[in-house]
Amino acid sequence: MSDDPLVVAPKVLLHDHLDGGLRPQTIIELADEIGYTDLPSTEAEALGWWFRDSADSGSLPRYLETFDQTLAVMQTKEGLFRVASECAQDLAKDGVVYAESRYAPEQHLRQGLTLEDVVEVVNAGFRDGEARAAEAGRPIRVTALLTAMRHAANSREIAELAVRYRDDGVAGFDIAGAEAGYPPTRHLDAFEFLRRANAHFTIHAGEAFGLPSIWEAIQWCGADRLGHGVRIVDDITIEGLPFATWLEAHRDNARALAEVDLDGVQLGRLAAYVRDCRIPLEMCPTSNLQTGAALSISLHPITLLKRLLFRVTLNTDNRLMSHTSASREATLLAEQAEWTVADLRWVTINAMKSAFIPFDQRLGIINDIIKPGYVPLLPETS
Ligand SMILES: O=c1[nH]cnc2c1ncn2[C@@H]1O[C@H](CO)[C@@H](O)[C@H]1O
Ligand SMILES: [Zn+2]
Repeated sequence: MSDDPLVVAPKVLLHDHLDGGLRPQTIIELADEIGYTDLPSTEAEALGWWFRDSADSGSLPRYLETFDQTLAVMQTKEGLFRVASECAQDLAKDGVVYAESRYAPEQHLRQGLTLEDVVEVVNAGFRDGEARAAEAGRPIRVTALLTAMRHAANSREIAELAVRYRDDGVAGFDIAGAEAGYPPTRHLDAFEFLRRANAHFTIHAGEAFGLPSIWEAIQWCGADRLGHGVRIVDDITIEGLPFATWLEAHRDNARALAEVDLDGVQLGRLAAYVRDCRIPLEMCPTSNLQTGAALSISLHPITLLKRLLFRVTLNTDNRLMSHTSASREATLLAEQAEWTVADLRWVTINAMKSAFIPFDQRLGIINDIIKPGYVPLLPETS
């Protein structure tokens, strides 16, 4: 285990894609087993960098093309079980104590599996990974979020699947995929079904597209949380200037967001609503740099939103494509945006409060695992 203190710090992930977090070596071995020969490299380190570099394109649609390679080896029960088990183990090893891992069941049907097969085998993989992590002394709990793809037309069916498995490892629902041109209101039928079933869902919104997408996700669809939501800053002014204009003028000052006087910051009505209602933002800094949704770690809006006490959470999105981990995201913010261990504890508790499992279970993890886990790192909080 690394001795980086942030590996030891308990962490919570609400936004981590199962098909964006494979070990390169596993991709190579699974490809070999099924006879898949289109991998860009059969050497683990080179393959890892290929994902990182290809995803570093500045565009969300191009970032998403790299998933063709991971999905190719996630079409059999063996492949899905192994990937899910390793996901739980890798997160646990990095100090994650609770994770919601998302994937789109409809993308795993190419070799004859049914939607139910996919959900059940991924759940079995998570249980296996949890058991191995506990044996290794790093217990974790992993639940699934079922994603529907926003360009497709089967979101209602996936929403029904999520409700059918809600007492069996599935905590909620999501929509993902290219954002521009596919507003969340295309899937109102799914969201209305979920709300009538008292089920939870998040929506990727405000990543590649701005405020209209966030507004629709909250006010038309009723999302419990926002996937990314980083573009909420488009509804914030600093010293009378739109956020983006102000930031452009301060882009040479890496401390601009850590130091700006909050008295000069004003929220528009949508930003105020998001903050007033404590709507969780599932923020993923490194991923945003790759898709062009943010300039740098030091000038990522997450630091301003944290200082304004939005309900910020810190996530990985795709550990493989972004070459990252929960600890690494935290370390980057500590090194480049002046985040403290107290800030990491705060976003971790925010995330656990915002999880889709029952309230008493969330509270149990906060009180029994997260708070005690920070005592050695922050003795004054004991
Ligand atoms: O940051 C993102 N924005 C939108 N869609 C994404 C992102 N990361 C992954 N996916 C999409 O979600 C699917 C299910 O996990 C992935 O296959 C990918 O297409
Ligand atoms: Zn995502």
